[in-house]
Amino acid sequence: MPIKEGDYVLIVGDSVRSVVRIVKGSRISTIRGIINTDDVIGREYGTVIKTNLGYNMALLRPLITDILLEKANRITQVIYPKDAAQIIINTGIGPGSRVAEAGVGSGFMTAMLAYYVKPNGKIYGYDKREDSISVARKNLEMLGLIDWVELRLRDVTNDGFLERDLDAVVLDMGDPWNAIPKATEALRSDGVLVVYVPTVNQVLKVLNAMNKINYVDIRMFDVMVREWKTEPTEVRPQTWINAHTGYLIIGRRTIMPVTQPAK
Ligand SMILES: C[S@@+](CC[C@H](N)C(=O)[O-])C[C@H]1O[C@@H](n2cnc3c(N)ncnc32)[C@H](O)[C@@H]1O
Repeated sequence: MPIKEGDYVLIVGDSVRSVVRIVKGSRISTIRGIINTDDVIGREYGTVIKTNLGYNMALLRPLITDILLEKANRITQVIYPKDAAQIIINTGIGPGSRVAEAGVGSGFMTAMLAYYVKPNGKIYGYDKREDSISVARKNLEMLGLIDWVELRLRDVTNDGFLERDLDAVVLDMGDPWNAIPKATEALRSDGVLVVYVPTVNQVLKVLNAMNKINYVDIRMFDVMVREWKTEPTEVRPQTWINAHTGYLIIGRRTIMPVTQPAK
């Protein structure tokens, strides 16, 4: 499909990697020169064009994470793709899944969840702050994912979730342990609970809350991704890495306690 006005394009070449939205009659400035958008419109993704300084740039279809990281607004800490990938794979969600999330924050996790449950699933995104709901809505609209999300202004700790029989609930909020009883009511009988917290102090409170209710198969981990330089003459780890984001605690709900005989 040829590139048209309003499309997002990922421009890649010689130290340039950037997402731009194509506006007719304008110029894209890079550190390797300028590209006229009129030379981009009508080209196929995958085309390589030259800047005015003679550098070759590839025109690519951006991934959802490219647009999120470069173009979405943030008013909170967000869940990054490395952690979102583990959440998605470990909840087993896919097209058709129904998932609740609190808090929505800037809508980063919401967007990644919505991308994987479409075309027939739904994400129910809760936040108690109106400004979070509003920023998340704009980000989801920009990404074309709003049709798969219901945003709800609601305090889940006090007022709970409106849905029942959900495949998964994701909690990323300051005190998620207090919301676990309400999240459990919203899950299907063997649904998956995911809690994301930045400190071990919080992990202990989450584990304590999960152990009080009927959760089994509880796992906890953090995710380290070590990016490497891939220059043909220099293949080695990048100098700077993000050493810590948060911990993931994942467990499965059961309908009754799984007690074992005393040892
Ligand atoms: C760190 S942000 C979530 C970021 C989000 N996961 C993302 O990737 O963009 C935490 C959010 O939780 C919301 N929050 C905290 N307590 C809440 C509660 N009891 N009910 C609903 N939302 C809550 C806050 O308002 C805040 O927007």
